[in-house]
Amino acid sequence: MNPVIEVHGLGKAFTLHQQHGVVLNVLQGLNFSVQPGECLILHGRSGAGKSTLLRTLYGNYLPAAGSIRIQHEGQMIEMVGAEPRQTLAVRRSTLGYVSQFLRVIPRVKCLDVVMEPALSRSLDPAQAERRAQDLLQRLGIPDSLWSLAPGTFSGGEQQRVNIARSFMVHWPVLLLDEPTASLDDANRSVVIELIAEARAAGSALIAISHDAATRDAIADRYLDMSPKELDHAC
Ligand SMILES: Nc1ncnc2c1ncn2[C@@H]1O[C@H](COP(=O)(O)OP(=O)(O)OP(=O)(O)O)[C@@H](O)[C@H]1O
Repeated sequence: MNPVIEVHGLGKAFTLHQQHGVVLNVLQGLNFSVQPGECLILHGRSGAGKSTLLRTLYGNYLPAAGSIRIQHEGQMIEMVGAEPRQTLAVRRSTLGYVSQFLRVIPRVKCLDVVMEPALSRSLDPAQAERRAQDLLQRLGIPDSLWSLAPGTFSGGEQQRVNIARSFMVHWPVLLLDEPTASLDDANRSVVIELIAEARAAGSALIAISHDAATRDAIADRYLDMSPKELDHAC
């Protein structure tokens, strides 16, 4: 099977202009690839660059060196230096990102927030609504909240609404940044189930999780990001 994401020689440095121009070389010479249905866990101590790598893969940071190729609509696309329009197209249908935090949009009700990724792909609204309701139910969001805007929800409720939204549609490549952080056991199990369903549907996953039980449940391979072994997956 061909990989859906291939990373070669990836490097990222931060220059701290307001702190005497100190340069932090956070990522250096990273190489890895991930196949459909596979889950790669980013592993390394705090500060090793795990979040920086996810943000670089998503296109939030421009790398200093290297290549990130993603299979989008049947073609491998180079993401480093891609036009913003291209990056947005890849993000719309190929590359998903699950963070712990919901970007709250004022006055948009919870059910619409969750359905939006499906509607933006022009999927059937009735099916999208059923899927959104099912996800919210599984993640323990009471139906009394579905027609309210999530701005006033608790932190944990917002996190679960965000997870429901993230798993609303199929993503060929899905980046997960601590998806189960601060969830209780029941909700953590639901997220692990959703991750397993995404893998069974062929998503390639790249994840950070500080929770050993979650890592054990979802990992196929680990990318060791400790400084001495920056350049290979094990
Ligand atoms: N926007 C930024 N500007 C400057 N330095 C940054 C920036 N983002 C991250 N860094 C630095 O890069 C290094 C890696 O940070 P990163 O958040 O990627 O680590 P991490 O492995 O995800 O850590 P943790 O497990 O603690 O979340 C840290 O030393 C951090 O200070």
